[in-house]
Amino acid sequence: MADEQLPTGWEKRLSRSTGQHYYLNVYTKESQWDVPDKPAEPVSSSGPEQVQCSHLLVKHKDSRRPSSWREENITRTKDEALELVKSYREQIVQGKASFADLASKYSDCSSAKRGGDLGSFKRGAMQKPFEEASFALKVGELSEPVFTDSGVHIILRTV
Ligand SMILES: O=C(O)CN(Cc1ccccc1)C(=O)c1nc(-c2ccccc2)[nH]c1C(=O)O
Repeated sequence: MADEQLPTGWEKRLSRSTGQHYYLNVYTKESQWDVPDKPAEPVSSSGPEQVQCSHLLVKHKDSRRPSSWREENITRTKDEALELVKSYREQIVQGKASFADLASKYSDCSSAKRGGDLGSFKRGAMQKPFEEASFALKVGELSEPVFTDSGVHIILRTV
């Protein structure tokens, strides 16, 4: 297919490593070898490449490191940690407290000092349950409780 006939949103590129032509989606920067036969999708079908999230972590006695800036020796049970996380989530959902306020007071993660903000991260950076929950969230959405080796979390996707 001659260049001028490419569907909207595609560019023909030459692979330096193979000498073959490939096709670049100018919106998502995703590429493919096959000649495109329809306009490029403006959003990636595989979800965002990175997300920015805040979290509130409540550790328990079986956490991988049952210690934090809040409490040197954490003895609560996993069930007690879950009840706490659910109560914080309820306060946030009911608008009785902000995520950042509760995270800064009650999160057992060092990110508490930043209102729970973890910054942006790509897949592969976090423990798998945390990653899967984070990348499943829409911007502004608050997760249900998430369990990792670190403890019990609620996650807010911010970007
Ligand atoms: O799991 C461990 O062996 C120790 N960790 C890991 C860790 C320790 C310090 C800073 C960041 C991560 C934690 O327990 C931990 N995990 C997190 C965490 C987990 C998931 C997403 C983001 C942070 N924060 C902490 C923390 O103390 O501050």
